[in-house]
Amino acid sequence: MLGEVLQWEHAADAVLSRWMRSHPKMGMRDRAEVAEAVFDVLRHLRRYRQFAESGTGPSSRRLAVLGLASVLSRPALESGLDDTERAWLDHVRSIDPASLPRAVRDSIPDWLDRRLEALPERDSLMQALNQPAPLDLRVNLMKGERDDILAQLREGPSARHDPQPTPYSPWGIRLQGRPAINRWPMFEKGQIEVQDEGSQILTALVAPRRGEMIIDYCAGAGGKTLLLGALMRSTGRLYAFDVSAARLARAKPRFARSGLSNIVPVVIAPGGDTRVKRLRGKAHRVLVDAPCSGLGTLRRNPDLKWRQHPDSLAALVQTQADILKQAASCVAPGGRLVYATCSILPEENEKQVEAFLAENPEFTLLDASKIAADRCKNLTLSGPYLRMRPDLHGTDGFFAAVLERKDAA
Ligand SMILES: C[S@@+](CC[C@H](N)C(=O)[O-])C[C@H]1O[C@@H](n2cnc3c(N)ncnc32)[C@H](O)[C@@H]1O
Repeated sequence: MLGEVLQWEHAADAVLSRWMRSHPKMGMRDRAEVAEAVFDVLRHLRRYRQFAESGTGPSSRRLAVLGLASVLSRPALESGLDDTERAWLDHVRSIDPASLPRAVRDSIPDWLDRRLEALPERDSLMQALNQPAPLDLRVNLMKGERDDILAQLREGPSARHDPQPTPYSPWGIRLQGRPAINRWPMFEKGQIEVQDEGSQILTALVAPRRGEMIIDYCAGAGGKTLLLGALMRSTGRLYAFDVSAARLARAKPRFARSGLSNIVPVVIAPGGDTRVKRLRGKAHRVLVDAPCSGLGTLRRNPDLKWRQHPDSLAALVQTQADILKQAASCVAPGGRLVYATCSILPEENEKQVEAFLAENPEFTLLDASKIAADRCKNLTLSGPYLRMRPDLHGTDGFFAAVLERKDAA
Protein backbone atom coordinates (compact mmCIF):
# COMPACT_ATOMS: atom_id res chain seq x y z
CA MET A 1 0.00 0.00 0.00
CA LEU A 2 2.87 2.41 0.78
CA GLY A 3 4.19 1.70 -2.74
CA GLU A 4 0.84 2.75 -4.21
CA VAL A 5 0.72 5.93 -2.08
CA LEU A 6 4.23 6.84 -3.27
CA GLN A 7 3.18 6.71 -6.92
CA TRP A 8 1.21 9.94 -6.20
CA GLU A 9 -1.61 8.99 -8.56
CA HIS A 10 -4.24 9.34 -5.83
CA ALA A 11 -4.46 11.28 -2.57
CA ALA A 12 -2.89 9.29 0.29
CA ASP A 13 -6.07 9.24 2.39
CA ALA A 14 -8.03 7.81 -0.58
CA VAL A 15 -5.49 4.99 -1.07
CA LEU A 16 -5.52 4.31 2.68
CA SER A 17 -9.32 4.19 2.90
CA ARG A 18 -9.48 1.76 -0.02
CA TRP A 19 -6.83 -0.43 1.59
CA MET A 20 -8.67 -0.39 4.94
CA ARG A 21 -11.90 -1.43 3.22
CA SER A 22 -10.09 -4.37 1.61
CA HIS A 23 -8.88 -5.51 5.07
CA PRO A 24 -12.18 -5.67 6.96
CA LYS A 25 -10.87 -8.03 9.66
CA MET A 26 -8.16 -5.66 10.82
CA GLY A 27 -8.74 -4.21 14.32
CA MET A 28 -9.17 -0.50 15.07
CA ARG A 29 -5.81 -0.17 16.76
CA ASP A 30 -3.90 -1.84 13.93
CA ARG A 31 -5.69 0.40 11.43
CA ALA A 32 -4.74 3.51 13.37
CA GLU A 33 -1.10 2.37 13.57
CA VAL A 34 -0.89 1.64 9.84
CA ALA A 35 -2.41 5.04 9.01
CA GLU A 36 -0.04 6.85 11.40
CA ALA A 37 2.99 5.02 9.99
CA VAL A 38 2.06 5.88 6.38
CA PHE A 39 1.51 9.54 7.26
CA ASP A 40 4.80 9.62 9.14
CA VAL A 41 6.63 8.34 6.03
CA LEU A 42 4.93 11.01 3.90
CA ARG A 43 5.93 13.75 6.38
CA HIS A 44 9.56 12.73 6.52
CA LEU A 45 9.94 11.08 3.11
CA ARG A 46 13.01 12.93 1.90
CA ARG A 47 14.86 12.36 5.14
CA TYR A 48 13.80 8.71 5.28
CA ARG A 49 14.83 8.14 1.65
CA GLN A 50 18.27 9.44 2.51
CA PHE A 51 18.42 7.14 5.55
CA ALA A 52 17.17 4.21 3.44
CA GLU A 53 20.16 4.56 1.11
CA SER A 54 22.21 2.80 3.79
CA GLY A 55 21.10 -0.64 4.98
CA THR A 56 20.16 -3.72 2.98
CA GLY A 57 17.00 -5.24 1.49
CA PRO A 58 14.20 -3.47 -0.39
CA SER A 59 14.16 0.27 0.31
CA SER A 60 10.34 0.22 0.63
CA ARG A 61 10.76 -2.05 3.68
CA ARG A 62 13.26 0.37 5.21
CA LEU A 63 10.82 3.26 4.69
CA ALA A 64 8.06 1.21 6.32
CA VAL A 65 10.34 0.36 9.28
CA LEU A 66 11.05 4.09 9.81
CA GLY A 67 7.34 4.90 9.67
CA LEU A 68 6.46 2.11 12.08
CA ALA A 69 9.20 3.31 14.45
CA SER A 70 7.07 6.41 15.02
CA VAL A 71 4.06 4.41 16.26
CA LEU A 72 5.32 1.14 17.76
CA SER A 73 7.28 0.63 20.96
CA ARG A 74 10.91 -0.25 20.40
CA PRO A 75 10.54 -3.92 21.53
CA ALA A 76 7.39 -4.39 19.39
CA LEU A 77 9.14 -3.05 16.29
CA GLU A 78 12.46 -4.77 16.87
CA SER A 79 10.84 -8.18 17.35
CA GLY A 80 10.01 -8.04 13.62
CA LEU A 81 13.54 -7.03 12.49
CA ASP A 82 16.69 -9.06 11.87
CA ASP A 83 20.09 -8.15 13.38
CA THR A 84 21.22 -6.13 10.34
CA GLU A 85 18.02 -4.10 10.34
CA ARG A 86 18.28 -3.46 14.07
CA ALA A 87 21.87 -2.21 13.63
CA TRP A 88 20.79 0.02 10.71
CA LEU A 89 17.91 1.46 12.76
CA ASP A 90 20.29 2.21 15.66
CA HIS A 91 22.62 4.00 13.25
CA VAL A 92 19.76 6.05 11.74
CA ARG A 93 18.48 6.99 15.18
CA SER A 94 21.90 8.35 16.10
CA ILE A 95 21.87 10.92 13.25
CA ASP A 96 21.21 14.47 14.45
CA PRO A 97 18.55 16.02 12.15
CA ALA A 98 20.24 19.42 12.63
CA SER A 99 23.27 18.03 10.75
CA LEU A 100 21.20 17.47 7.58
CA PRO A 101 20.73 20.01 4.76
CA ARG A 102 17.61 22.11 5.47
CA ALA A 103 15.38 20.68 2.70
CA VAL A 104 16.30 17.11 3.75
CA ARG A 105 15.70 17.83 7.43
CA ASP A 106 12.31 19.46 6.68
CA SER A 107 11.59 16.83 4.03
CA ILE A 108 10.44 19.13 1.25
CA PRO A 109 11.39 19.31 -2.43
CA ASP A 110 14.10 21.85 -3.37
CA TRP A 111 11.74 24.07 -5.39
CA LEU A 112 9.47 24.45 -2.37
CA ASP A 113 12.37 25.05 -0.01
CA ARG A 114 13.40 28.01 -2.19
CA ARG A 115 9.89 29.48 -2.25
CA LEU A 116 9.53 29.29 1.52
CA GLU A 117 12.90 30.93 2.11
CA ALA A 118 11.60 34.42 2.90
CA LEU A 119 8.79 33.39 5.28
CA PRO A 120 9.17 34.74 8.81
CA GLU A 121 10.16 32.08 11.37
CA ARG A 122 10.34 29.57 8.57
CA ASP A 123 11.99 26.80 10.61
CA SER A 124 9.35 26.70 13.33
CA LEU A 125 6.61 26.75 10.68
CA MET A 126 8.08 23.79 8.80
CA GLN A 127 8.63 21.88 12.01
CA ALA A 128 5.00 22.39 13.03
CA LEU A 129 3.72 21.42 9.58
CA ASN A 130 5.56 18.11 9.95
CA GLN A 131 3.64 17.16 13.12
CA PRO A 132 0.29 15.34 13.28
CA ALA A 133 -2.71 17.62 13.93
CA PRO A 134 -5.45 17.32 16.56
CA LEU A 135 -9.08 17.16 15.44
CA ASP A 136 -11.11 20.36 15.67
CA LEU A 137 -14.89 20.32 15.87
CA ARG A 138 -17.30 23.20 15.44
CA VAL A 139 -20.49 23.35 17.42
CA ASN A 140 -23.50 24.11 15.23
CA LEU A 141 -25.05 27.22 16.76
CA MET A 142 -28.43 26.21 15.38
CA LYS A 143 -28.43 23.07 17.50
CA GLY A 144 -26.38 23.64 20.61
CA GLU A 145 -24.04 25.65 22.81
CA ARG A 146 -20.34 24.93 23.10
CA ASP A 147 -20.39 24.56 26.90
CA ASP A 148 -23.18 21.97 26.78
CA ILE A 149 -21.55 19.95 24.01
CA LEU A 150 -18.19 20.13 25.80
CA ALA A 151 -19.78 18.84 29.00
CA GLN A 152 -21.35 15.94 27.10
CA LEU A 153 -18.04 15.10 25.40
CA ARG A 154 -16.28 15.03 28.75
CA GLU A 155 -18.60 12.28 29.89
CA GLY A 156 -18.41 8.84 28.30
CA PRO A 157 -15.85 7.38 25.89
CA SER A 158 -15.05 10.67 24.09
CA ALA A 159 -13.44 11.94 27.33
CA ARG A 160 -10.26 10.03 26.44
CA HIS A 161 -9.73 12.46 23.54
CA ASP A 162 -9.33 15.27 26.10
CA PRO A 163 -11.97 17.69 24.69
CA GLN A 164 -10.96 21.33 25.21
CA PRO A 165 -12.40 24.60 23.96
CA THR A 166 -10.31 26.00 21.10
CA PRO A 167 -8.36 29.08 22.24
CA TYR A 168 -9.68 31.57 19.67
CA SER A 169 -12.86 30.38 17.97
CA PRO A 170 -15.91 30.66 20.24
CA TRP A 171 -17.47 27.64 18.48
CA GLY A 172 -14.53 25.22 18.46
CA ILE A 173 -13.65 22.11 20.46
CA ARG A 174 -10.28 20.38 20.10
CA LEU A 175 -9.85 16.63 20.45
CA GLN A 176 -6.63 14.65 20.58
CA GLY A 177 -6.14 11.50 18.50
CA ARG A 178 -8.31 10.42 15.60
CA PRO A 179 -11.77 9.65 16.94
CA ALA A 180 -14.28 8.33 14.38
CA ILE A 181 -16.75 11.09 15.20
CA ASN A 182 -19.04 10.40 12.24
CA ARG A 183 -20.57 7.56 14.26
CA TRP A 184 -21.32 9.76 17.27
CA PRO A 185 -25.02 10.63 17.80
CA MET A 186 -24.26 14.36 18.21
CA PHE A 187 -22.60 14.29 14.77
CA GLU A 188 -25.51 12.42 13.21
CA LYS A 189 -27.90 14.97 14.72
CA GLY A 190 -25.91 17.84 13.18
CA GLN A 191 -24.79 19.33 16.51
CA ILE A 192 -21.09 19.13 15.62
CA GLU A 193 -19.02 19.26 12.43
CA VAL A 194 -15.32 18.78 11.73
CA GLN A 195 -13.65 22.13 10.99
CA ASP A 196 -10.13 23.30 11.78
CA GLU A 197 -10.13 26.30 14.11
CA GLY A 198 -8.28 28.37 11.48
CA SER A 199 -11.05 27.68 8.99
CA GLN A 200 -13.64 28.78 11.58
CA ILE A 201 -11.77 32.03 12.16
CA LEU A 202 -11.43 32.87 8.49
CA THR A 203 -15.13 32.18 7.93
CA ALA A 204 -15.88 34.62 10.75
CA LEU A 205 -14.13 37.31 8.67
CA VAL A 206 -17.07 37.25 6.28
CA ALA A 207 -19.15 38.55 9.23
CA PRO A 208 -22.49 37.95 7.51
CA ARG A 209 -25.60 39.59 8.94
CA ARG A 210 -29.14 38.28 9.20
CA GLY A 211 -31.16 38.60 6.02
CA GLU A 212 -28.20 39.33 3.73
CA MET A 213 -27.37 37.75 0.40
CA ILE A 214 -24.05 35.95 0.66
CA ILE A 215 -22.11 33.87 -1.86
CA ASP A 216 -19.69 31.13 -0.86
CA TYR A 217 -18.06 31.07 -4.30
CA CYS A 218 -15.92 27.91 -3.87
CA ALA A 219 -18.11 26.04 -1.41
CA GLY A 220 -16.71 22.55 -2.09
CA ALA A 221 -17.99 20.09 0.51
CA GLY A 222 -19.51 22.99 2.44
CA GLY A 223 -17.22 23.33 5.50
CA LYS A 224 -17.37 27.12 5.55
CA THR A 225 -20.89 27.38 4.11
CA LEU A 226 -22.23 25.65 7.22
CA LEU A 227 -20.73 28.20 9.58
CA LEU A 228 -21.84 31.10 7.37
CA GLY A 229 -25.41 29.76 7.38
CA ALA A 230 -25.38 29.43 11.17
CA LEU A 231 -23.97 32.95 11.61
CA MET A 232 -26.87 34.17 9.45
CA ARG A 233 -29.19 32.23 11.77
CA SER A 234 -30.62 30.52 8.72
CA THR A 235 -32.04 33.81 7.38
CA GLY A 236 -31.38 35.57 4.06
CA ARG A 237 -29.92 33.65 1.14
CA LEU A 238 -26.60 31.83 1.06
CA TYR A 239 -25.47 30.62 -2.37
CA ALA A 240 -23.04 27.68 -2.27
CA PHE A 241 -21.29 27.78 -5.66
CA ASP A 242 -18.77 25.28 -6.95
CA VAL A 243 -17.70 23.95 -10.34
CA SER A 244 -17.57 20.42 -8.91
CA ALA A 245 -20.94 18.66 -8.75
CA ALA A 246 -19.27 15.81 -6.83
CA ARG A 247 -18.01 18.12 -4.08
CA LEU A 248 -21.37 19.88 -3.74
CA ALA A 249 -23.05 16.47 -3.58
CA ARG A 250 -20.84 15.67 -0.57
CA ALA A 251 -21.99 18.93 1.02
CA LYS A 252 -25.70 18.12 0.74
CA PRO A 253 -25.99 15.59 3.61
CA ARG A 254 -24.06 18.05 5.79
CA PHE A 255 -26.50 20.85 4.89
CA ALA A 256 -29.39 18.50 5.67
CA ARG A 257 -27.97 17.53 9.10
CA SER A 258 -27.28 21.17 9.99
CA GLY A 259 -30.94 22.22 10.07
CA LEU A 260 -30.14 25.29 7.91
CA SER A 261 -32.74 26.31 5.37
CA ASN A 262 -31.05 29.33 3.77
CA ILE A 263 -28.48 27.49 1.60
CA VAL A 264 -28.88 27.32 -2.19
CA PRO A 265 -26.27 24.98 -3.73
CA VAL A 266 -25.48 25.75 -7.40
CA VAL A 267 -23.05 23.96 -9.71
CA ILE A 268 -21.52 26.73 -11.84
CA ALA A 269 -19.50 26.53 -15.04
CA PRO A 270 -15.92 27.81 -14.83
CA GLY A 271 -15.62 31.13 -16.69
CA GLY A 272 -18.77 33.05 -17.53
CA ASP A 273 -21.71 31.25 -15.87
CA THR A 274 -25.06 32.96 -16.53
CA ARG A 275 -26.19 32.56 -12.90
CA VAL A 276 -23.06 34.35 -11.76
CA LYS A 277 -23.73 37.12 -14.27
CA ARG A 278 -27.28 37.53 -12.96
CA LEU A 279 -25.89 38.22 -9.48
CA ARG A 280 -23.59 40.98 -10.72
CA GLY A 281 -23.29 43.73 -8.10
CA LYS A 282 -25.94 42.12 -5.84
CA ALA A 283 -24.20 40.19 -3.04
CA HIS A 284 -23.53 41.79 0.35
CA ARG A 285 -20.58 39.50 0.94
CA VAL A 286 -18.68 37.00 -1.18
CA LEU A 287 -16.24 34.42 0.15
CA VAL A 288 -13.61 33.02 -2.24
CA ASP A 289 -12.04 30.02 -0.54
CA ALA A 290 -9.84 29.49 -3.57
CA PRO A 291 -8.47 26.21 -4.87
CA CYS A 292 -4.82 26.27 -3.74
CA SER A 293 -1.73 24.18 -3.12
CA GLY A 294 -3.09 23.28 0.34
CA LEU A 295 0.43 23.57 1.78
CA GLY A 296 -0.98 25.03 5.00
CA THR A 297 -2.64 21.68 5.68
CA LEU A 298 0.51 19.53 5.49
CA ARG A 299 -0.16 18.29 9.04
CA ARG A 300 -3.24 16.49 7.67
CA ASN A 301 -2.25 16.06 4.01
CA PRO A 302 1.53 15.55 3.99
CA ASP A 303 1.42 14.08 0.47
CA LEU A 304 0.55 17.50 -0.97
CA LYS A 305 4.19 18.64 -0.87
CA TRP A 306 5.08 15.72 -3.15
CA ARG A 307 2.03 16.05 -5.40
CA GLN A 308 2.58 19.75 -6.25
CA HIS A 309 5.06 21.06 -8.84
CA PRO A 310 6.03 24.55 -10.00
CA ASP A 311 3.85 24.08 -13.13
CA SER A 312 0.76 22.98 -11.20
CA LEU A 313 1.29 25.89 -8.82
CA ALA A 314 1.51 28.39 -11.70
CA ALA A 315 -1.78 27.02 -13.08
CA LEU A 316 -3.41 27.37 -9.64
CA VAL A 317 -2.25 30.97 -9.30
CA GLN A 318 -3.87 31.79 -12.67
CA THR A 319 -7.13 30.02 -11.67
CA GLN A 320 -7.20 31.94 -8.37
CA ALA A 321 -6.85 35.26 -10.23
CA ASP A 322 -9.67 34.28 -12.65
CA ILE A 323 -12.01 33.21 -9.82
CA LEU A 324 -11.26 36.35 -7.83
CA LYS A 325 -12.19 38.52 -10.81
CA GLN A 326 -15.50 36.70 -11.42
CA ALA A 327 -16.44 36.58 -7.76
CA ALA A 328 -15.63 40.29 -7.34
CA SER A 329 -18.17 41.15 -10.03
CA CYS A 330 -20.95 39.83 -7.75
CA VAL A 331 -20.09 42.18 -4.85
CA ALA A 332 -22.58 45.03 -4.29
CA PRO A 333 -21.33 48.60 -3.76
CA GLY A 334 -20.23 48.82 -0.10
CA GLY A 335 -20.13 45.01 0.03
CA ARG A 336 -17.20 42.79 1.00
CA LEU A 337 -15.06 40.18 -0.72
CA VAL A 338 -13.04 37.77 1.41
CA TYR A 339 -10.21 35.99 -0.40
CA ALA A 340 -8.82 32.98 1.44
CA THR A 341 -6.50 30.01 0.93
CA CYS A 342 -5.04 27.22 3.04
CA SER A 343 -1.63 27.97 1.58
CA ILE A 344 1.48 29.52 3.09
CA LEU A 345 2.97 30.66 -0.24
CA PRO A 346 3.06 34.43 -0.88
CA GLU A 347 2.24 33.98 -4.59
CA GLU A 348 -1.12 32.42 -3.70
CA ASN A 349 -1.75 34.91 -0.91
CA GLU A 350 -0.43 38.46 -0.50
CA LYS A 351 0.82 38.72 -4.10
CA GLN A 352 -2.53 37.55 -5.45
CA VAL A 353 -4.36 40.21 -3.44
CA GLU A 354 -1.88 42.96 -4.38
CA ALA A 355 -2.29 42.14 -8.09
CA PHE A 356 -6.10 42.21 -7.71
CA LEU A 357 -6.06 45.58 -5.93
CA ALA A 358 -3.75 47.07 -8.56
CA GLU A 359 -6.28 46.16 -11.28
CA ASN A 360 -9.43 46.93 -9.27
CA PRO A 361 -9.09 50.31 -7.56
CA GLU A 362 -12.79 50.23 -6.61
CA PHE A 363 -11.78 47.76 -3.86
CA THR A 364 -9.86 48.65 -0.71
CA LEU A 365 -8.15 46.40 1.79
CA LEU A 366 -9.63 46.31 5.31
CA ASP A 367 -7.79 45.20 8.45
CA ALA A 368 -8.64 41.49 8.70
CA SER A 369 -7.01 41.12 12.11
CA LYS A 370 -9.40 43.68 13.65
CA ILE A 371 -12.44 42.00 12.07
CA ALA A 372 -11.29 38.59 13.33
CA ALA A 373 -10.71 39.98 16.83
CA ASP A 374 -14.37 41.11 16.97
CA ARG A 375 -15.45 37.46 17.07
CA CYS A 376 -12.35 35.79 18.45
CA LYS A 377 -11.47 37.69 21.58
CA ASN A 378 -8.07 36.18 22.38
CA LEU A 379 -6.73 36.53 18.86
CA THR A 380 -4.22 39.34 18.51
CA LEU A 381 -2.74 39.57 15.04
CA SER A 382 -1.09 42.42 13.24
CA GLY A 383 -2.99 43.28 10.06
CA PRO A 384 -3.98 43.82 7.41
CA TYR A 385 -4.01 40.11 6.51
CA LEU A 386 -5.15 37.10 8.50
CA ARG A 387 -2.30 34.61 8.68
CA MET A 388 -2.92 31.56 10.85
CA ARG A 389 -0.02 29.16 11.47
CA PRO A 390 0.36 25.83 13.26
CA ASP A 391 3.47 26.98 15.15
CA LEU A 392 1.90 30.24 16.37
CA HIS A 393 -1.80 29.41 16.68
CA GLY A 394 -2.07 25.62 16.67
CA THR A 395 -4.27 25.73 13.55
CA ASP A 396 -3.59 24.72 9.97
CA GLY A 397 -1.96 27.42 7.85
CA PHE A 398 -4.58 29.83 6.50
CA PHE A 399 -4.45 33.18 4.76
CA ALA A 400 -7.29 35.67 4.24
CA ALA A 401 -7.79 39.22 3.06
CA VAL A 402 -10.96 41.31 3.42
CA LEU A 403 -11.68 43.71 0.55
CA GLU A 404 -14.48 46.23 0.40
CA ARG A 405 -16.06 47.63 -2.76
CA LYS A 406 -16.41 51.39 -2.53
CA ASP A 407 -19.95 52.68 -2.21
CA ALA A 408 -21.58 53.90 -5.45
CA ALA A 409 -22.05 57.40 -3.94
C1 LIG B 1 -10.37 25.04 -1.02
S1 LIG B 1 -11.64 24.20 -1.82
C2 LIG B 1 -13.08 24.75 -1.00
C3 LIG B 1 -13.30 24.15 0.36
C4 LIG B 1 -14.61 24.58 0.99
N1 LIG B 1 -14.82 26.00 0.97
C5 LIG B 1 -14.72 24.09 2.44
O1 LIG B 1 -14.56 24.89 3.37
O2 LIG B 1 -14.98 22.89 2.62
C6 LIG B 1 -11.74 25.02 -3.36
C7 LIG B 1 -12.95 24.69 -4.19
O3 LIG B 1 -12.93 25.52 -5.36
C8 LIG B 1 -13.61 24.83 -6.37
N2 LIG B 1 -13.32 25.50 -7.66
C9 LIG B 1 -12.31 25.30 -8.52
N3 LIG B 1 -12.42 26.13 -9.58
C10 LIG B 1 -13.52 26.89 -9.37
C11 LIG B 1 -14.18 27.94 -10.11
N4 LIG B 1 -13.69 28.36 -11.27
N5 LIG B 1 -15.29 28.48 -9.59
C12 LIG B 1 -15.79 28.05 -8.39
N6 LIG B 1 -15.22 27.06 -7.66
C13 LIG B 1 -14.10 26.49 -8.14
C14 LIG B 1 -13.11 23.41 -6.23
O4 LIG B 1 -14.00 22.50 -6.83
C15 LIG B 1 -13.02 23.26 -4.71
O5 LIG B 1 -14.17 22.65 -4.20
